[in-house]
Amino acid sequence: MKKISIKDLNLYYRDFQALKDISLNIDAKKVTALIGPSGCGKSTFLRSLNRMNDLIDGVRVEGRVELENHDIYHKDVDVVTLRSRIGMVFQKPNPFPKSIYENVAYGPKRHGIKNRKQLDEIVEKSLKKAALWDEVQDRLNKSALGLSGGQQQRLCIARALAMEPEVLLMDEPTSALDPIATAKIEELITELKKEYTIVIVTHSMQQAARISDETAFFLMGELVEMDQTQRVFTTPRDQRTEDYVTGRFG
Ligand SMILES: Nc1ncnc2c1ncn2[C@@H]1O[C@H](COP(=O)(O)OP(=O)(O)OP(=O)(O)O)[C@@H](O)[C@H]1O
Repeated sequence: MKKISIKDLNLYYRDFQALKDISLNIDAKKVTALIGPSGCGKSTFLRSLNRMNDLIDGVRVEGRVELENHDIYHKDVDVVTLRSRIGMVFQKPNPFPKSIYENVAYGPKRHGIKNRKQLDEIVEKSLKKAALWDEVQDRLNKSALGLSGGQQQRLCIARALAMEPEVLLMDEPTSALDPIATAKIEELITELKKEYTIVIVTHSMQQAARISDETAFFLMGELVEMDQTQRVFTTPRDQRTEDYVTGRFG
């Protein structure tokens, strides 16, 4: 089942065209990996899926991005609601300089939930889903900045999950982490896809091969090909994809 459908998407940073005529579908409850060399437009594309690019001056978007058949760029769309349905996790863990509890409760509170018991439940459930609860349940009121990098990244995932999103966008979520913390996040992603649709930008071909169901290969703002991950890595249709996945590129 398709969750997000992108049709003829063009994106410009003023005069520079960063995305060229991108059309693809993102399946529900699957992991879709975006790969390609630096500067090919992966992050730009990812940000276009929840309108994070709106925050950048001089951006112009053409084409359509549909979440369950509704155009997310339609003028009546409430961007705050959209971003709660399509959450995001960034490259560097970026917890707020607040307690672990407050980091997770922040979004729900801003959405008007005030009841302490309800917030407690959301915090516990989100931390459990992010595989962090066991490590932090005794220190919920301590600063999030005291956690390790990997724990901070799982906290950021918990913070996104607290909003009960349908889709999680992840922009190189493990690039700042060591191999053990990376493995934990990868394991978590595999668990989360039972419930969520996940789109992940990664520089690691091994990571894409390990955790994704579908892979999209970008080059200079274009989508070269997209297919089942195994297919992209073993029998790509385009020579440029083959050169990239075999490491012969550039
Ligand atoms: N805010 C911006 N203003 C102008 N140009 C930008 C902006 N952000 C990105 N670009 C340009 O758009 C192109 C795509 O950048 P983007 O960050 O999406 O690529 P990427 O594939 O994610 O790269 P990386 O793997 O290095 O993160 C690049 O040429 C980049 O310089």
